[in-house]
Amino acid sequence: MIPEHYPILLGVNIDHVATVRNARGVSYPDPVTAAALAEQAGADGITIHLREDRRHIRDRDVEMLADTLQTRMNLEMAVTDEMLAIACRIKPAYVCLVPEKREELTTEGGLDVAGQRDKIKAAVEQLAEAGIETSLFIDAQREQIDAALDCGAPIIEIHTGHYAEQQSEKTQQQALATLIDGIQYAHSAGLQVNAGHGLHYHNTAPIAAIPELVELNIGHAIIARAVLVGLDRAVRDMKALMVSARQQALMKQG
Ligand SMILES: CC(=O)[C@@H](O)[C@H](O)COP(=O)(O)O
Ligand SMILES: NCC(=O)COP(=O)(O)O
Repeated sequence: MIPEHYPILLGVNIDHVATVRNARGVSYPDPVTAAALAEQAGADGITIHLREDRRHIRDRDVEMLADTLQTRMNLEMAVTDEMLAIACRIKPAYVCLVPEKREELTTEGGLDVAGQRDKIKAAVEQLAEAGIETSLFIDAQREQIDAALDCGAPIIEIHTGHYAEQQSEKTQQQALATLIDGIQYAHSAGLQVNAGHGLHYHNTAPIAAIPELVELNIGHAIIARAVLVGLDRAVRDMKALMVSARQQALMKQG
């Protein structure tokens, strides 16, 4: 449920707390503790990506977070039978279906929904039967947005990685224009539109200013800053930045 009158929501992705833990094979830092701290600092939801190779978040984390989260879980996962079974048992508020490659450093692109409509539609239906709202992590392409609508997904998350990778002002503006086109197209078709990937403290404001966006999911940059200033401050800084960008955009709109 989206809180009314709230300008924009922040889902904090805590995957990389688990990355640090797993690097030493110990039990700390615990992503479950990180989730509680992020919630206290104003996170509107907690995002976790249970990768098939379990390189960061593990099954135990998902189980414990399901018991302890005070906000809502957004479970990112590949479209596989194993993951669908886990989601239907855990029943997170949201599942975000994402593409996965074993060898990738991080998610490299959006899910090809147009190329596998039947499979995605069946997954969306199975999750809906379990009471879970499905989001599809896609690039801002009309073909993919149309396919998401065909599959009956109520939510999409637009992949902002390409925008985040741009090195010049000019190409970043071009990437931003592509995102805005896709976001407005999806919103006018009735989808809830979220966004995320690669967003950090210096590139998030123009994204947060897009009025059709409901939520941003941000992980790596927040956890990286938390190492230096603490998680509470890192979450509060990001949320303040997003809210301020959105409020300024709404004031300009009149
Ligand atoms: C799907 C997505 O954009 C995030 O979950 C991101 O993938 C974080 O996890 P990784 O760093 O493992 O890619
Ligand atoms: N879906 C995007 C996400 O959860 C966070 O991605 P990142 O900020 O870790 O790149």
